[in-house]
Amino acid sequence: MVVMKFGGTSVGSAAAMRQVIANVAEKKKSSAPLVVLSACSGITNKLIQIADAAGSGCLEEAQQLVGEVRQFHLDLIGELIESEELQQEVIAKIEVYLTRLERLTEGIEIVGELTERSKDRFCSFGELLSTSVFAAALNEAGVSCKWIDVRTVMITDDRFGFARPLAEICQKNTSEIIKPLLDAGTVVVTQGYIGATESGRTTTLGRGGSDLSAALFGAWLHSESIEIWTDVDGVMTTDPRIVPEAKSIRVMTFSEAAELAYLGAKVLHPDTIAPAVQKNIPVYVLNTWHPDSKGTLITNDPELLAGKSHGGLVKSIAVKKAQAILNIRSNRMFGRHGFMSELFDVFERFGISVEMISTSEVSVSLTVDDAVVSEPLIKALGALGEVEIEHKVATVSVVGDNLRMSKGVAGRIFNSLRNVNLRMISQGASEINVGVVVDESDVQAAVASLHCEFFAESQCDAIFEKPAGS
Ligand SMILES: Nc1ncnc2c1ncn2[C@@H]1O[C@H](COP(=O)(O)OP(=O)(O)O)[C@@H](O)[C@H]1O
Ligand SMILES: N[C@@H](CC(=O)OP(=O)(O)O)C(=O)O
Repeated sequence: MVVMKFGGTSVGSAAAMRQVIANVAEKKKSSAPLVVLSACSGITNKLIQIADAAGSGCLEEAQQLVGEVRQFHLDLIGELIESEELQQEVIAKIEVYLTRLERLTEGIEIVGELTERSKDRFCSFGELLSTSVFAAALNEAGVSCKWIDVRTVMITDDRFGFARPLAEICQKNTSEIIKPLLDAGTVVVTQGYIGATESGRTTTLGRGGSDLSAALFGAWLHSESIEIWTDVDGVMTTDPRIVPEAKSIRVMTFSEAAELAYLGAKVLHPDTIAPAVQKNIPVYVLNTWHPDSKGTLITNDPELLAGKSHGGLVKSIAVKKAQAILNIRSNRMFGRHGFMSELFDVFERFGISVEMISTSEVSVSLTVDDAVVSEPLIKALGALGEVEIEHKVATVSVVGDNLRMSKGVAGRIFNSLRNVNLRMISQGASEINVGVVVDESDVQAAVASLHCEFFAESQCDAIFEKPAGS
């Protein structure tokens, strides 16, 4: 059995949903898959806008946005479902969710306070709506399926906005609720990204979390593979939106994929890999629009990784925008122990994760998400030394398992970046990445130069594939 996850871009229009239906129907010829869907592209952002507008008292704006969410899904139903009866049935189903969304919007406006818990409730409607429409369309297309509210299976802790599953309960629920249906040949359609606490409060796994849902289900079902279907030909040598000549990577290791995801490659959620590694399940990243192209296989199987298909010094270049550099300078650091622990204590207290770090005798530079830089944080760091902030920077990281054994890579990286102003340099402890920090305005130039250096036609044609249709 296989888990197929389709992202927001794969269910963002009637045409995309039709393509997904075709891909699921094809898969069903061999065995019934578990289909995990995200919200339609742009809807989660809109739900967050609705929540923010309601929380800040702008009820009219919030209601107008709810109207847009309603219209979007009604249009989808109109385009996808022909039978009048089925149309009415699915409209009635989504109206239940839309009415709850309206009530929630009004309630939040009245109390004038938006908590993480209510934000998760807002966000959950995206996946509930997309899967309701999709399941009806799939049934109409003759692929009989069962829609499941994932909140009856994915039971999580109560860290709203970043919930994690209670594995034993989820494993049991998956075996009792989902597995028998799949074994009987019924396609199961459910939501990624969302879950519920034991007491039934809706939670989310964090933005982009549908990949993680799919990987967890893959592990709980001991599936043959986990398929992440998206809008590009697998994991590529860099984000094709930055370098259109980027090539598809055929095979990569779990550690390379995890590192790339953590360092910003949006194509995979950073936590996707762990459940797959635990159960040694191969992960495929595939293009919804080109189901016959190979995409990327992520595995640790030495046979599949052997030979030139896994060669190449650098595997991919990841970019993380919207970062900030914090420079903390203090003479107290000189020859004194305990400074670093005091410094990290501040980040611990604020619940902020530090991305890159480089130190000297008297200063520490580190990067964090620009969005988490706040007055109280700067004040707390200010107690340790003089603080300087550089906003709107990006980390650019070169990743590949073979970097570990290679000489001269740093020279090639810095030579190709000689015309770019480097704000920071760092090598990951895993030794499979080297990262630099640049101004956001220099990202294009930096990534294009690095891509040219490491993926010029002649050196990588045998290892990487041009995306289908190019
Ligand atoms: N190394 C990379 N390989 C492939 N895509 C990447 C990479 N880095 C960033 N991306 C971006 O990730 C996007 C897919 O992620 P996302 O938009 O979250 O898709 P989905 O809606 O399927 O979840 C691609 O369109 C691409 O622009
Ligand atoms: N809809 C959620 C979850 C998700 O994983 O979406 P996507 O697969 O489109 O990245 C989000 O936008 O964060």
